[in-house]
Amino acid sequence: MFSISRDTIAFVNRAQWTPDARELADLELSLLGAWPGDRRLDVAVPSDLTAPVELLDPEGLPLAAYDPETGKVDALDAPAYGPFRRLHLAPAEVRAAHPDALAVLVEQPLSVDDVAAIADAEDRTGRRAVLLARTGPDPRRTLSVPALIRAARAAMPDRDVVAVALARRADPADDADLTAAVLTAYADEILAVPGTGTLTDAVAAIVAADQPPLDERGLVVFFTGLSGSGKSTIARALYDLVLEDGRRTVTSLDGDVVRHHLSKGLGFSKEDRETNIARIGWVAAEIGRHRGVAICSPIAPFASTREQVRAMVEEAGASFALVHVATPLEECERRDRKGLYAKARAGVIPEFTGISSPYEVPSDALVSVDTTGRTVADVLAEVVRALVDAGLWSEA
Ligand SMILES: Nc1ncnc2c1ncn2[C@@H]1O[C@H](COP(=O)(O)OS(=O)(=O)O)[C@@H](OP(=O)(O)O)[C@H]1O
Ligand SMILES: Nc1ncnc2c1ncn2[C@@H]1O[C@H](COP(=O)(O)OP(=O)(O)O)[C@@H](O)[C@H]1O
Repeated sequence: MFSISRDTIAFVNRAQWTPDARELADLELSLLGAWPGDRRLDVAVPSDLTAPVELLDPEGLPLAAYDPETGKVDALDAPAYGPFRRLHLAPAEVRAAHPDALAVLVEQPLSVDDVAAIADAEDRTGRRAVLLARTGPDPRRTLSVPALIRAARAAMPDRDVVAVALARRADPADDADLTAAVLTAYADEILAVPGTGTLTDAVAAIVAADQPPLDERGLVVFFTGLSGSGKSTIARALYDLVLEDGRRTVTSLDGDVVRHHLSKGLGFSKEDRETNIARIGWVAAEIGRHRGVAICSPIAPFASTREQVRAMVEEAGASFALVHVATPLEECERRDRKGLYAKARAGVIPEFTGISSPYEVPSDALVSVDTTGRTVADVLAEVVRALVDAGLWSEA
C-alpha cells in the first residue's frame, strides 16, 4: 500500500522563499564554508513563513533550509546558476590545490602595474597568486562579472581565477571586515592591488567590448502619457528614424499592439495595468541587454511601475529614457480619435485614464513634450535632441 511519511509531509509543506541577489551571494559563501563563523547570515524572509524556510535559487531550486530566528542554514543543494559556475570554489578546494596561496582580490581589470606588484609579492613570499574575483553584487562594479573574470585570466593567464560571491556592504568598515574574513578563508596571505594603471591590449579589448560608449549600449525609450496624447505617433516616427539610420536594431512595444499579443486578456484595473507594464519592461530590458533599441508607448500611469521598468532596464546594462508626452487632457479629449473619451464620460468605459482612473505625472522624465498645435516632425526633433544631449544617441 502507498503511504506518505510524516517527513515527506513536512518537506512538501515547507515554506519557500527566493532571496535577493545580495542574500543569495551571502548564502553561497556560507554553503561553500567561506562565510565568517561569527557573522549571522541575514535573509529577509517574510515573518509569516514558518521556519525552517527553504531558500530557492532564481530558477526555483532549493539551496538551503534557513532558520530566520538563528540565521542557521542547512545545505540542500549547491548553487548551479550563473556564468563561470565551475570557478565558484570552496576555500577547502582552493587550499587543497594551493596550500601556499597568495590571495589577490580582483575587483577591477588588473593593470600592468598590478601584475608587476603580484609578481613581486610572489617572489618575496615564495607563494603563488590565486586571483579571487569579486562576483557578488557591487554598486561600484565597472565591468560585468564574466568580463571581470575574462580580464583577470587575460592579465595573468597562468594563474587560477576563483569566483567569490562577495557582495559589497554599504558601510566601508563593515565591508572591509567581511572582505578580510572571506579572503582569509581562502589563503593565509592576502595581497591588495590598487587596480589602477594602464591595461594590456588584451585586457583593454575585453573592457571595451563589455563597456561600449553610452550611445552604443541598449536603449529603451519609454513614452508615457494620456490616451490620444501622441505616444504612438511619435514612437512610430522615432522607430522609422532608427530604421532609416540603420546603425541599430529596433523593436516597437506599442501599448495597443502589446495588448493584442503579450498582454492579451488583461484589463485596466491598477493590477492589470501594472502587470502589462512589467511585461513590457521585461521585454524591453532583454532587448536592451542585447544592445538593441526598444521603443515603448503605453499609458503607464503609475510612477512606481515606471520606476520598476527603469530599474530592470538599467540592471540589464541599458539606458532608460522616459519621455512624457504631456499633451493636456482637454486636447486629448478634443482629438478623441477612437471615441473612447466620449464613452468614458458617458460611463460606458470605466477606469479610463484621466477621467475615472489616475495618471501620475512623471518627475523623472528626460524630456516632456506637449504635442498641441505642433507637427510630428517638430516633436520628434525635440525628443531626438534630448537623447543626443544625454549622450544616448548620436546623429549619423
Ligand atoms: N480604461 C481605459 N483606460 C485607458 N485606456 C484604455 C482603457 N480602455 C481601453 N483603453 C485603450 O487602451 C490603450 C491603453 O493601453 P495601455 O496598455 O497603454 O494602458 S496601461 O499602460 O496599461 O495603462 C489606450 O490606447 P492609447 O490611446 O494608444 O493610449 C486606449 O485606446
Ligand atoms: N505633434 C503631434 N504629435 C503626435 N500626434 C499628434 C501631433 N499633432 C496631432 N497629433 C494627433 O494626435 C493623435 C495622437 O494619437 P496617438 O499617437 O494614437 O496617441 P496615443 O498613442 O498617446 O494614444 C493622432 O491622431 C495624431 O495624428
